[in-house]
Amino acid sequence: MESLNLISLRATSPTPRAAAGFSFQQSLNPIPKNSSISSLMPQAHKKNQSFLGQISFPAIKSQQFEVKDGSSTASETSVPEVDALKIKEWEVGMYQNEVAASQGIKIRRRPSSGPPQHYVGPFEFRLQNEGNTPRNILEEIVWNKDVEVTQMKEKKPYAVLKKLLDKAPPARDFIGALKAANARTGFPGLIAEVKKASPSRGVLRENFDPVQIAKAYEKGGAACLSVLTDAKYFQGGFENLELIRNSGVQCPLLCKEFVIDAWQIYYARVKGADAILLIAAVLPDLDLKYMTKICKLFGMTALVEVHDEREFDRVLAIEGIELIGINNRNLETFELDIANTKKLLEGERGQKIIEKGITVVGESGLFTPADIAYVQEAGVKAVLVGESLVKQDDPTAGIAQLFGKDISL
Ligand SMILES: O=P(O)(O)OC[C@@H](O)[C@@H](O)c1c[nH]c2ccccc12
Repeated sequence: MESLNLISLRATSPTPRAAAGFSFQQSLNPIPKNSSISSLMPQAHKKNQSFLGQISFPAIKSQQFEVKDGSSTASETSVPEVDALKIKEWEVGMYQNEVAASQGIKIRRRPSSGPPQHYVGPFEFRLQNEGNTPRNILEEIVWNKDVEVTQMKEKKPYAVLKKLLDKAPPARDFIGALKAANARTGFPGLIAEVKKASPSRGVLRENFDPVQIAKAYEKGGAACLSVLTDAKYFQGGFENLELIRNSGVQCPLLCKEFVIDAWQIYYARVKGADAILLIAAVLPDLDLKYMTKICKLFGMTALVEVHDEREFDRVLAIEGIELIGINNRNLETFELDIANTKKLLEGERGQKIIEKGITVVGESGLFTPADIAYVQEAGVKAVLVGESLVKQDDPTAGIAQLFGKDISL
């Protein structure tokens, strides 16, 4: 199929960075793999490092110029071609950040190269600075994801995934299931979330059996399920997605990830996802357009998440987006306010949603029948609920409590 080939080819080079044919990991990496930023920092610079954890950012590793006795000497990797690549890579990185910033995106895709190592006597210091310190939790997650995806891609390149794609069972109709549930119950279609923990709420459920929870949700009348696949911050995993998909659960599955690279969509599909989350606070328009096209090609649904008016307007201007989530939680500050759904759907934007036939999902912070009624009144046809359900000993009963009614078949 010709169109598939075209997209597949582009998918191997979704960004100018990748198109240049190199990666940070491959081209610049002389610091030992397990080093972390904090271990390279002197005590005095360790304040404000709570986000940093044990991560080791490749972009920071790229700083390998040694400055001794005031004269600059290149380290072993600084052969001319590598230097040229470093400069190119830096330029491309800056360009990407500029494009994103022009669209109001504050999240930087990866750390920019801050000042290099410093040598004071026999000691080597890495200074923490604006360029290598995440400004908030979402940015930290994205930087980690960039490193994680680079490593995963090496293990399972596109060529391997493409073969597995052919064997994957076809994707299920995510929006169709939400609409059918809405028509059947008169309530917004429920996407029930299989989530063990989150950075804002900590561990939500100790004895966490993803398949048992998924089955309980389905029994309680959930239209679709959302499965957290991020391991580091949400204690989730792709194995949960796969286990649920193979357990006989019929509900379509949303892969709840921090997507920064088209490769993750291929991987999610291989693991059984029917839909995937794309976060407008992270992805510039071009990525959103390109990634929603890949989803369509795979028969998957993209749930495009927004949090404020600017993101909403960007997404409304992109053709072909059918499912938009309004997150009541600000992922940069954790602030939660269910009035956000109402605020964003008021006036012209709500009108546009109706004209375009877009389905809107109210996301986060929904705990009571009054909350459900409130967002339904605001115009959503679906809701995404995690904490209030996953915390219940019996998630099936939790759904009936949330809606104030048994919504199972
Ligand atoms: O647990 P809650 O408050 O019901 O929220 C569920 C879901 O909306 C939330 O997990 C979520 C919405 N968007 C996200 C993006 C990434 C991670 C998590 C999320």
